[in-house]
Amino acid sequence: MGRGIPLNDQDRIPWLCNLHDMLVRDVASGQRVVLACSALKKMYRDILIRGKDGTALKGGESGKEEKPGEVQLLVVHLSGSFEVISGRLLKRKGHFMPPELLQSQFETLEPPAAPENCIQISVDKNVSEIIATITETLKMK
Ligand SMILES: Nc1ncnc2c1ncn2[C@@H]1O[C@H](COP(=O)(O)OP(=O)(O)O)[C@@H](O)[C@H]1O
Ligand SMILES: O=C(O)[C@H](O)[C@@H](O)[C@H](O)[C@H](O)COP(=O)(O)O
Repeated sequence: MGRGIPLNDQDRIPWLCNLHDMLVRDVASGQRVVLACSALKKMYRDILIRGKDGTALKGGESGKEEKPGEVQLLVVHLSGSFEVISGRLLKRKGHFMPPELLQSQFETLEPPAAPENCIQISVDKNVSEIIATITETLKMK
């Protein structure tokens, strides 16, 4: 990414599997976990929930009924326009991802939608508002 080349499925899948393993481990030890993660495709989010071997399983709402090896996940899609996000990336210093990669990220994005267990919040809101919405949603679940 530092050289301006977007990642592909082969690059991302082992990383997403590691994240799934970490979620399973932390949830097993009784923790509630926040994972800030660019999981652009539905298949990537399925890996976070079930690991690589579980992604072929069909049926059931993601995150609603936990099975062994699965984690219950509320996906919070922080959505925004290309212009707003691009403007923020151009101001961001010291990050490996160049703003030029944003276009490929928008092209790859599969916005989460039902039956995924998900909500969408605009990044136009401030951070306190975003956190309040997430906290309220979790209380209702
Ligand atoms: N709700 C927000 N309001 C204003 N600026 C934000 C908001 N969320 C993120 N930013 C800014 O946008 C930039 C990218 O956000 P960041 O959290 O680094 O994104 P990512 O999770 O994709 O790494 C950062 O400079 C951050 O301060
Ligand atoms: O803050 C950002 O600019 C992005 O989140 C960036 O860090 C990138 O999205 C991740 O490194 C994951 O890479 P992919 O989105 O290509 O999977």
